[in-house]
Amino acid sequence: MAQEKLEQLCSLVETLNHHRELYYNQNAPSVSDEAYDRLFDELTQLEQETGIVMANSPTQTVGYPAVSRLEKTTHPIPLLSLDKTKSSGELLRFMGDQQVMLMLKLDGLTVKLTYEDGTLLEAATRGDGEEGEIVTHNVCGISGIPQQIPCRERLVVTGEAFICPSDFELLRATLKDSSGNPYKNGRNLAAGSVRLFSAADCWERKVRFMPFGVIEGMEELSKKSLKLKKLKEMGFQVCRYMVTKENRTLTAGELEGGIRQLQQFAAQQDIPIDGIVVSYNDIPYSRSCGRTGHHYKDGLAFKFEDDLHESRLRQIDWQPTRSGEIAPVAVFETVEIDGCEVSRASLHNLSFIEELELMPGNRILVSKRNMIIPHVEENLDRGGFSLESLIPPVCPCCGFPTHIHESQAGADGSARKIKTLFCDNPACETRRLRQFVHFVSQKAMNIEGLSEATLEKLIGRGWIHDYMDIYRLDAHRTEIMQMEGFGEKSWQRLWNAIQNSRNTTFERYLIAMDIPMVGNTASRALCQQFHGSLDVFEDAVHHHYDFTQLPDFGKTLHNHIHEWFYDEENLYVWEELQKMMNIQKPALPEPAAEAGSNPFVGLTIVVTGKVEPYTRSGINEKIESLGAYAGSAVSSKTDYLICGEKAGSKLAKARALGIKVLTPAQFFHMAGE
Ligand SMILES: NC(=O)c1ccc[n+]([C@@H]2O[C@H](COP(=O)([O-])OP(=O)(O)OC[C@H]3O[C@@H](n4cnc5c(N)ncnc54)[C@H](O)[C@@H]3O)[C@@H](O)[C@H]2O)c1
Ligand SMILES: [Zn+2]
Repeated sequence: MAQEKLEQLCSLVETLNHHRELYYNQNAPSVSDEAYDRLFDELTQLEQETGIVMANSPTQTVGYPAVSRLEKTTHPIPLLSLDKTKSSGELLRFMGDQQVMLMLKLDGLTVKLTYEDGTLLEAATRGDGEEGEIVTHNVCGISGIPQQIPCRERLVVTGEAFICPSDFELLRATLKDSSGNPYKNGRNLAAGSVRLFSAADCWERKVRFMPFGVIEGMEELSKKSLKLKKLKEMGFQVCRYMVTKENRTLTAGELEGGIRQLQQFAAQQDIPIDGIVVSYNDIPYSRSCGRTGHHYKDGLAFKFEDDLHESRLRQIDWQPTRSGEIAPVAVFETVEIDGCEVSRASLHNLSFIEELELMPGNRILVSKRNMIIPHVEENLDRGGFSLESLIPPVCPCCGFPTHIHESQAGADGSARKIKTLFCDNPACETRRLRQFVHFVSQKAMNIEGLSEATLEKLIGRGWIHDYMDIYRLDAHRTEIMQMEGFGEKSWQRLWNAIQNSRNTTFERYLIAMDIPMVGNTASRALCQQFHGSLDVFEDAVHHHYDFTQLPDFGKTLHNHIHEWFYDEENLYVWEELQKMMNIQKPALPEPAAEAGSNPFVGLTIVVTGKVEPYTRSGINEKIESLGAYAGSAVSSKTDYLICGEKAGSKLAKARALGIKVLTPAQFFHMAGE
């Protein structure tokens, strides 16, 4: 047992040091901070348990020795890291009855500034805490660093260089890290930028500096907050802080309120933070607390609780889908997230598995994205990965050999290849069943009561071979009524639902046909373009219509449509089934009504973020009522981007393409409201 623990300890030190090298020296981390922090906590615990601490343990040292060719400088007063907690109880215990400062924990890179005789002498990074890199040449490329200050004594200021989240969104569209990938976060970009050789390049990255401490100078002041106040008077934009009242301990509620206020401030001011720092305000008391090799004991960082839950991957299930793609699903030890028991999550495709190096037995971190869909975020046990050993050589449903397909991801502008596993057998049963499930689904033919289980039985008995057979099911009426769980009434209900589905629309019919990538949005656009006539649409296809001229239609979608109609079997179903349908003419909106008086007629408008008080489909309807087209992705054909609250990556793309960006207020104003 002891031997096992020792091995585990050594392997953790090695893993963490590998991550540190990538993070600090190459600014290209391979795991998330959450995963890193978990491993770090694990190591700390093992060290306590065994009483063994390696000399190169990340719990004993700070950062990583700098390796770039910038000149080095030593820090006579070491620049250390911070001790961290996620428990507010521990924070309260730490504070005790001391007066404390609550500060933003800025998410960037430490920079130390040395002033003598009122002039900036040197700017340096933290490095390994004892020795950092000189980046004085870059200070004119960083905003918030005064060159001259009204202060004659030697003054050493510590602070953080960072990039605002909104600037990062714009920058990430164009910049690449040392391994040619887009930067994962603003912290890494800030670190890379501060260590550049040219201030002009640094300036383009929009780096800002905010001090959070004075480590030399102003000796007459005995409170940290007073020193910061003085920095403000010298022209620094000081990191936001709050000071508690003297001789009064905070309640849990007050502490929580303070943290929330600081969080809100950071969000409003577009400042990146990854926690709150609490530190004793009294300097003599702080000094009396001492230090470890890793941090000073007068401060504690409160890191926001992440919603990641640890589990262990049991196996990967492979599920054929209606497109023939075999979708990987993670099956892991049950964890409870927000009161729900979760044990399965989609793994999307082979590339996703490859990126996480997932193997059965690995410990994983699971989250619920948007509080709903379980998602595997991270693998804590990387190493020894082999994709070949995971992939089933034959389809688990029909036994047909599987194939790996590669396609361009592209949606985010990257040229990344995505690998997926396929069963190419068109008669694969699961695949066919899923096609029927899609066909009867709500957004397609909308046949209520025809569940997957029922479909499976009906197909199994040989009564359904193609879509048309659904509309001929009355030929088996008596047999169906005798089926288990069926009776006269349920048959009648089912048959009525089937009959009702004959009254359908252009969009539903098109979605039911399951042309790859043709869903709600594309079918609506096609309906508009071809005036709700399936014949006119089909005719266009036969005359080699170029679908890329429609907004949001790319080359891939264009090809999918043509390839689908090229298949004779598809064409047969397309025509035969239509004979059984009554396709309603769409009630086309009268664009002239509102249209004439607004500048958006005929243009393509895309929305990002939330536009109060509308839902996403609500604002899209609003756009269409103006005679404009509501696009879903930003492309060169987009005319306007409406940028609501919490805008996403579309904003960066729009900026990069030079597309006009409107605030919701501007949009409503132009629309004449
Ligand atoms: N993903 C990875 O591979 C990987 C690897 C190594 C480290 N990390 C991340 O980095 C963290 C460790 O990095 P670290 O040692 O730089 O610690 P840290 O960044 O978590 O905290 C210490 C730093 O906080 C900064 N800071 C910001 N605001 C401050 C304030 N108001 N007062 C004092 N300090 C303030 C200082 O620069 C200080 O050096 C880990 O917790 C982990 O999340 C990730
Ligand atoms: Zn199959």
